Amino acid sequence: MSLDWGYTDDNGPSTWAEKYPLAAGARQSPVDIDTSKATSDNSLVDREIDWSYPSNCSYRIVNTGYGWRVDTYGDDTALSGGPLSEVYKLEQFHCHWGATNDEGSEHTVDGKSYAAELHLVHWNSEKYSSFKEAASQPDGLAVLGVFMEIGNADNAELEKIISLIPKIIHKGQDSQASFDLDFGSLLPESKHYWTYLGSLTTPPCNECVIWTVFKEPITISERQLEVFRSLKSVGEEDAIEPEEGKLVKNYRPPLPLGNRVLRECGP
Ligand SMILES: COc1ccc([C@H]2OC(=S)NC2=O)c(OC)c1
Ligand SMILES: [Zn+2]
Repeated sequence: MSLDWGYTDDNGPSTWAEKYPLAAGARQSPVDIDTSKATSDNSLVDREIDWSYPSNCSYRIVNTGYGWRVDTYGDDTALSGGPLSEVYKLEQFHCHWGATNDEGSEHTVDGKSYAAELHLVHWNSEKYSSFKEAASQPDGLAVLGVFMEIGNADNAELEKIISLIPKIIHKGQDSQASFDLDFGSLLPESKHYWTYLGSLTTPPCNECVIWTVFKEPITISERQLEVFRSLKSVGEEDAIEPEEGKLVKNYRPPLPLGNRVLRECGP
């Protein structure tokens, strides 16, 4: 069964606009963060970006066929300040990675890729009544992008997610994910970030995201990243060879920033 879209030569990012016209828009993500183009803005300093996530807000991990996704109860979560005019609630978080460690992030910084990129996806629950409605609005979603670089040690908080991957190897599988997660360990110590208006990075590529991309990466071990790459993009019932259908990469390369403003907050 051929996928509508994916990350192979036949259905990868360069083909998406054929079936998903928004993918050819002027407000697409990711982008290369050209630090020479970033402007400072005191309003970002005046309203420090702030978040609150109860450690028990995760409840399920799913193999979407494009990666893993942890679904969260948003009620007691909050993301505010910085580029945001309202309070946004956490809907889910997931990750993008590459086949080798020198690629995998979706955003790049002055052309540099990281090994992976974590996305924490929030929706504007002050203005809209559902995630679905928010995803059709220009200020509907707020995504925090966190770069991941290879470190010698395992990331203990990520290990709580990684330990569940063997239960969701095939597309469509899910598992309870009621772990206690210290989100502080999944976010960098520094609040230095870039922000710009962009889109979802997979089809239908709605242009509904206020992006915040942190400058400081967190670390993940090579072993942990290999576990991500063991996920399969096909269901258990799809009879394929053991090495076939592995999700070795699931990142979209950068799109032009065009005439969008790229703002920076931090030292
Ligand atoms: C329904 O929730 C989502 C969340 C994220 C995405 C993609 O956009 C970004 S950001 N990362 C992605 O994988 C999405 O695409 C349809 C839908
Ligand atoms: Zn993403």
